[in-house]
Order: sequence, then C-alpha cells, then structure tokens
Amino acid sequence: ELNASAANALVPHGPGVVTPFLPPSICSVLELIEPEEVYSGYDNTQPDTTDHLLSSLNRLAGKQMVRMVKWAKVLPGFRGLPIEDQITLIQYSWMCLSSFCLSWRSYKHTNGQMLYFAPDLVFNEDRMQQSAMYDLCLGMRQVSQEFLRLQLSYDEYLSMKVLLLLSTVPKEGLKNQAAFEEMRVNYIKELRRSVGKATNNSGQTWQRFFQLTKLLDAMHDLVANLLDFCFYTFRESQALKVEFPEMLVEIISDQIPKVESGLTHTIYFHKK
Ligand SMILES: Cc1noc(COc2cccc(F)c2F)c1-c1ccc(CNS(=O)(=O)C2(C)CC2)cc1
Repeated sequence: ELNASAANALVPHGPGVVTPFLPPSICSVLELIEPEEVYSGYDNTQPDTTDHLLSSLNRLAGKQMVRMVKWAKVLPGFRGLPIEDQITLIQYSWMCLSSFCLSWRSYKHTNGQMLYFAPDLVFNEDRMQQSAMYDLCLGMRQVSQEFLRLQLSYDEYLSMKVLLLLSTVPKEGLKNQAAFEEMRVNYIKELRRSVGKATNNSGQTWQRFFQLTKLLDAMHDLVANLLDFCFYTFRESQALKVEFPEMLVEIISDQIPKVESGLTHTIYFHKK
C-alpha cells in the first residue's frame, strides 16, 4: 500500500484511474545526460607526425571538456556542492574522466583492439608508436580489454564514471566535505545497484563489485603517468610544437602547482 507522501504523488489519469508517479531512477538520468560523441576534426591529409597527433588530441580534449562541464552541472547531487568544490572536482579528475570515457569507446567500438579517441581519430599500433606515448596507450588499451573481459554494462560504466569525478580531492578537504561524502556514498550505492542488475543479484554481485572497484583504483595509477606526460608536454609545448586549446591551458596551469606540491589526495577503494 502507498504511504501518505507517495499517495499525493499519484497522478490522476482520467476518472478514478491513478498511476503512481515515480521519480526517474539515477541510472536513467545518467543515461540521459551522457554527452554525445565528439569529432576531433583530424586532418588526415597531413602526415601522422607526433606534434600533429598530440595537437589534435588536445583540440579534442578541449571539446570534450566543454561537454564534461555541462554534464557535471546536470549530474544529480553535483549542483548541491559549493561552486568552488565543483570546480576543484572537475579540475582534479578531468584526465581520469577523459581516459575512462576513452576506454569505454575503445571497448564499444573496437572491442579494446584500438584507442577510439573519436570517430575520426582512432589509434592503431602505428599511431600509438607515433604518438610518443606508446606505453600510456597500451595501458589505456588494457583497461578497455578489461571492460571486454568483464562485459561491463553501460549502467556500471556510468556510475563508475561519477565515482571517478568524486575520487580526487584536496588534502585539506573540500569546502563542504559532508555534502561531497553523501554524494559519493549515493553513487557507491548506485554502482552496487547496477552490479546487482548485471549479475541478476546472484552470489557473483560482491565479487563483481570488488573487481570493478579494483578497476577504478587501477585507473588512478595510469592517469598519474598520463598527467606527468601532460604536464611535461604542456611545459615544452613551444619546443614540441604541440598546441593546447584555451580550455586546457586554464585547467592544466591551475592543476600543475596543486598536483606537484602534493595538495591532491586520491581516494582508493582498496589498500595498496
Ligand atoms: C581526447 C582524449 N581522449 O582520451 C584522452 C585521455 O586519454 C589518453 C590520452 C592520450 C593518450 C592516452 F593513452 C590516453 F589514454 C584524451 C586526452 C587528450 C589530450 C589530453 C591533454 N594533452 S596531453 O598532453 O595529456 C596529451 C595526451 C596530448 C599529449 C588529455 C586527454
């Protein structure tokens, strides 16, 4: 039977017939707000030189960042955080989020064989070698092959992605730490729900939850190396002839001092 609050949420559908109005589930909202794929605008008439590949990746990353910020602003619970905390969380996790989305696209479009940066910018072995970040590319490809092995579901991916947005925080804490922690707990519950759906709530649910949280922890180690490469390339961008769009210049120049003075803290699910 319905309690009082649910009762007044009933929406009358014509005389005498009422259908309970249930709020949309978190996972249906996450599916709705997920940004569309972005094209890189890669100029295939030019040779695959390192600076041309990396500058194209940066232009693509800049476009992705615009959509990432729009996504965060409509992410349930995120608007309730102080604006400074919203900026900090996006600034600290943008590389992690970008890489996680890359792994998902690579899994979905190439079964983890190549790095599907964009429909018009897919890295095969040659481009990975040419990009001067072959090992980083291999690490990313391993993550997407893990998605394939686990047959990661879309809903698991979506709740894991929110947890990555909520995994790197200032060492001295956020302005409203309690609101952050409540949001993080809610998305851990959401991940648990999507894992339950993927395992038909069998005995496998906890084992799969363990595997997926291990995968989230592994992302941080890979992304730390990516950030090192990013900061180096950013500092040497003139000499290396690698262009960075305004959006990335802003984020990276703000992030470098904080990361390099050890002001950031990554929340791991499992001890090392
Ligand atoms: C776009 C995009 N889709 O996924 C990713 C993140 O994942 C990786 C990026 C490169 C190699 C990898 F193996 C990755 F896994 C990006 C992305 C592109 C550029 C930058 C900033 N520029 S940068 O200096 O870090 C660099 C990489 C150009 C050299 C940041 C993110």
